Amino acid sequence: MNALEVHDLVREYVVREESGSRFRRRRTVVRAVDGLSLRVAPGESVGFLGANGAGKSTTVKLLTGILVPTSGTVRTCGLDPVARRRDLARRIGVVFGQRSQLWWDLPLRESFRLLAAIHRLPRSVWEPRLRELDERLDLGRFLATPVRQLSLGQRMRGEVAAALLHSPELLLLDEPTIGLDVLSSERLRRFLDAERAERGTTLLLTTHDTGDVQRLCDRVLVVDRGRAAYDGDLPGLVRRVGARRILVVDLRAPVTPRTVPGAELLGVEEGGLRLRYAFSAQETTAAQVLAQVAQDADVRDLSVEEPDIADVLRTLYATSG
Ligand SMILES: Nc1ncnc2c1ncn2[C@@H]1O[C@H](COP(=O)(O)OP(=O)(O)OP(=O)(O)O)[C@@H](O)[C@H]1O
Repeated sequence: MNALEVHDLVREYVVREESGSRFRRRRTVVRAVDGLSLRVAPGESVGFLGANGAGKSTTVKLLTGILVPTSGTVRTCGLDPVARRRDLARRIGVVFGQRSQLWWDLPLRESFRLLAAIHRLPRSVWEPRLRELDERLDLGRFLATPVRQLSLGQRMRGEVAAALLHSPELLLLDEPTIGLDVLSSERLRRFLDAERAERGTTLLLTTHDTGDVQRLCDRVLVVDRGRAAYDGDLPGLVRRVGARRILVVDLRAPVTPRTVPGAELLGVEEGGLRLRYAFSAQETTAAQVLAQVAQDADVRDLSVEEPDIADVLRTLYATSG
């Protein structure tokens, strides 16, 4: 059984607009999801990408049973999410960055008690689980703080812990690291990665952040105007649009950088100890660029930066018409 299975999904919104005349309102139909099909296997981690208005939030709402499809079928953890919304709630966790599932005026700890009651979790189950989540997400310092007083980073850790208290098999995350600083994002990503590795949790996350995709997703699904525009891995997407990746090479001693075929030297930083080369995956590979650089430099470390997702999506949309 797939964690998610969607066939020919369509969801329309009817929008009524003033048409000028006082008594007439124009009725327009917006097709937010337009024949989308997808499958996510248990344990996969999928980045669900698309520009603003592409249909991501609508799809996630259909997957969780908040919205009813206009046509097509959805199975989430094998269940029809509209008919079996209660059963599904026990098996999935959802984090919508903008909408909190925590009780605003109560200390964070109370939200966990309430959620445990809603999910009918025995104390012997939820207390050790909360201790584990507390250790990993370092919630202890602010468990007694009312949610409204938490910083964004603290609240997001609380939201993720709340979504995972009942150990769901599928976690849906909407922009989990938006607005977080580099350290907080990294900590959250490390946690999600570990959770997935240990429990085999399936992840579907919408994001505009390349770092989220690089660190968390083994697959990306791109939607464009409610349809699937790409399904594969991130390097494949980058190759498809011909975007340039960046190889960052740290050296033990400065050298005069050499010209590397197929790559452009973007900059020399840190007193000559760091070189940045942009290269197109259609022309060369990170290994070939590195091999060239290493001919006359002593390489200490390296990393590859993927291009910005917004740029990649713009190019993909432009080329797919
Ligand atoms: N409640 C609604 N009523 C009418 N139209 C809507 C409604 N919600 C979304 N839409 C429209 O449906 C389309 C898809 O919107 P959706 O919010 O699913 O996109 P999204 O990919 O999640 O965008 P974002 O990245 O901005 O959150 C857009 O054209 C949007 O204007």
